[in-house]
Amino acid sequence: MTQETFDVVVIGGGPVGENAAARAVRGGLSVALVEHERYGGECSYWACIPSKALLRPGNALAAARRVPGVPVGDRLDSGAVFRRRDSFAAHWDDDGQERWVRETGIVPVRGHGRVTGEREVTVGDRVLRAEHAVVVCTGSVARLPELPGLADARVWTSREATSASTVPDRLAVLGGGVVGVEMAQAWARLGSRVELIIRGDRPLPAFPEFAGDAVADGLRADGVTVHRGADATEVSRVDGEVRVGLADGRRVVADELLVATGRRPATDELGTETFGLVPGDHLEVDDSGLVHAVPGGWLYAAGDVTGRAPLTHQGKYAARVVGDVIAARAAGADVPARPWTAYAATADHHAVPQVVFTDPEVAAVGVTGARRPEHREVELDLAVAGSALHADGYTGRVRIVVDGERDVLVGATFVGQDVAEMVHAATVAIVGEVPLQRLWHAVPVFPSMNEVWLRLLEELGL
Ligand SMILES: Cc1cc2nc3c(=O)[nH]c(=O)nc-3n(C[C@H](O)[C@H](O)[C@H](O)COP(=O)(O)OP(=O)(O)OC[C@H]3O[C@@H](n4cnc5c(N)ncnc54)[C@H](O)[C@@H]3O)c2cc1C
Ligand SMILES: NC(=O)c1ccc[n+]([C@@H]2O[C@H](COP(=O)([O-])OP(=O)(O)OC[C@H]3O[C@@H](n4cnc5c(N)ncnc54)[C@H](O)[C@@H]3O)[C@@H](O)[C@H]2O)c1
Repeated sequence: MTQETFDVVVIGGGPVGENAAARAVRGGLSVALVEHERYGGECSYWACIPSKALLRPGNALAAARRVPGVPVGDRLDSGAVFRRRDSFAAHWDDDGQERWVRETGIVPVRGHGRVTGEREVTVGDRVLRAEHAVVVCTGSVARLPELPGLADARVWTSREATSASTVPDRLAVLGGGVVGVEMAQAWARLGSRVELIIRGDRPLPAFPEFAGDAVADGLRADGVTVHRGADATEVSRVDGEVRVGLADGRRVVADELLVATGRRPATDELGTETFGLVPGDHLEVDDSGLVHAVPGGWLYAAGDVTGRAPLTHQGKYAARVVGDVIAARAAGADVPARPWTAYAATADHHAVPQVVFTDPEVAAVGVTGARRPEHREVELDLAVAGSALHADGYTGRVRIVVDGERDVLVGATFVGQDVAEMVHAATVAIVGEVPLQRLWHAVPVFPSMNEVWLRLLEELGL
């Protein structure tokens, strides 16, 4: 066993761990970053980046078809799509990421990290002592339901769905969350016959109903069959085919089955049970990223492993907070997690933006509907000069939620082609608590889709 000492040891070199480490280095600390697979994490190789690279060509083709005069072919070139995706996933080679880690002044440590004592992480035969803090950024892994036959059916998880280079003739997708709808559409547009199996009436149950309905319509327009109210009861693979039995007797048969039923935190091989934490549970943190269940104020966590807002941008935000907090506390400063300071991930409670990159897109931030008596919803079709020019037959819808007592925006949901870029304005308005009377003076450009803001404020009586 060798012993090494750092100010901070970060376990997990995904986007969140990388940012926590970089921020602590910026604060003058020495940092080791432990990674057992690839620097860059899930996001770079099997999640955000490759999934968006698979979706973008289909969205571009559909957009071009909606504007007469643009010469377009009738189908995607799947080989070219895969090559571009492979390049965005750096051909699943993390040399470039490791180079960035070194150049940032972080010490990369390859191997599986386990917390083996207070301020101590063991990686193989190396014991890493952390003078100030250990930060857990181990992310999450796919959660598979306990269905008879599933374990032996060689199913796809999001990893295969984002990295495969052969288009299956028939693809079944179980689960209508974000992964389910994005991958159903990406593969349908690449040429698969896709059947989406969802439990409820519509996909995307975490979003307003009009969003789930619009995305379901978009999927159907691409030839996807949506099995609603469908409860999968068993799975089997026979003669190369995968079969999914549903509770009502229906059966879905495909060449591949993507199981997209959510994720669980990567805490089961972490050693934190020594401190009374339950392997497999999220690491609960306060707004500064501190894990209070472990005494001594040395264990922090950020990103998917905390269960707060399982999105890359929000995890990186939490990572910046954790890095700054640790650096400040190491310098002897007293930094309570006061809201809206650099030492608190306050936005997690008010303004988490998310985009579902389907066609139509869904872009949302803050509350998705009225939750309190003082909340007021306004909902309109996204039908302005900008949207009409953007695409023939443009259909979209927007809902905003305002707090009528404070007269500020608290939530917005946009649905329609290319609405992703519209959500940041809403995020700024919510975080800045911009009074609606002042928002009135933020004049949207004509002719752009943002003109819908004017219509929404007019609905509110401005
Ligand atoms: C298909 C898909 C698409 C997505 N698309 C988007 C999107 O478009 N936008 C978005 O914001 N979010 C998206 N997400 C979510 C996003 O991928 C996660 O929120 C993000 O990856 C979380 O980052 P993280 O660093 O917390 O975890 P991860 O990216 O999971 O990284 C954790 C790292 O820790 C390492 N690790 C784990 N345990 C140990 C250990 N004990 N020792 C050493 N290393 C360890 C892992 O190997 C990994 O590299 C998507 C998710 C999926 C599944
Ligand atoms: N564009 C993006 O920002 C993006 C894209 C993909 C994933 N992500 C993130 O990654 C995480 C994981 O995504 P996900 O789609 O796997 O999870 P999710 O939690 O969003 O959706 C899982 C869905 O599966 C359903 N489900 C669960 N068990 C089921 C079962 N036995 N049968 C049928 N349906 C079942 C759930 O009701 C839910 O609708 C999410 O938190 C998401 O925010 C983000």
